[in-house]
Amino acid sequence: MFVKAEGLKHRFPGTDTLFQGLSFQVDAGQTLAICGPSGCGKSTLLSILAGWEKPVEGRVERVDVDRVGWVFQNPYGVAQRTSLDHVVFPLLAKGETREEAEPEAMRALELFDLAHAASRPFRDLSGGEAQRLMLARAVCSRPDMLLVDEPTAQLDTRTAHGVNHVLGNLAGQGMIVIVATHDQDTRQACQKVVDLSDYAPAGLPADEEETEHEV
Ligand SMILES: Nc1ncnc2c1ncn2[C@@H]1O[C@H](COP(=O)(O)OP(=O)(O)OP(=O)(O)O)[C@@H](O)[C@H]1O
Repeated sequence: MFVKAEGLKHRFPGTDTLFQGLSFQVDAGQTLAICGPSGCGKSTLLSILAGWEKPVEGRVERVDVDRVGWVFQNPYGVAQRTSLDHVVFPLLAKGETREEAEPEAMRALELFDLAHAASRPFRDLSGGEAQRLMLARAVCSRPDMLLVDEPTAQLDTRTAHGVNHVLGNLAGQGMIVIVATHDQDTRQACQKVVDLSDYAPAGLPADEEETEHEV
């Protein structure tokens, strides 16, 4: 299983080219951080990788990637439903009974340090808790490829550190994890890094070279 980008170039009608000549591959069990300044096209690249947006040039090949999970920048949920309800739902949708689903859902909540909020309604969660709930729910939907947009934007440093650690380890479960981020710690937690500044047509100076981190 892998996702491969070949010669991607994109711009929206009436905007400058965001990136060009972008090629990379992410295999099962790998994490990729997509970095670069605000507005450089990180979220757009996630949409292209998911197949929602068509690049103006180049192609994306997804091999054996059947289920794509998304965690958006803004958490969304059902106000009166509990955290546990939100995480159990994708398991029920797969045909599990509530009894079968709850232990796995609780493990996902624990993974993101949310066990204490399992019975709390979504409307009472803090912004950071709601963001982590979205990650826990995405994990329970067992995607082949998980796309995450700015997972630590609403978190304090300590909580962000914990989430980065979990994100870094998620790929160990065999999925492809791709994270758009400004956070240096998130970047460090990923095995591969694509810095979109390196692919901007104006040749914006990249502050760091593309690197690969061993886990
Ligand atoms: N559907 C669209 N039509 C026109 N322009 C768009 C569209 N979607 C995004 N853009 C523009 O493309 C650029 C890249 O947006 P994108 O959200 O991908 O950047 P980003 O790197 O994720 O930014 P941030 O870090 O601030 O979230 C922005 O200038 C944005 O306004």
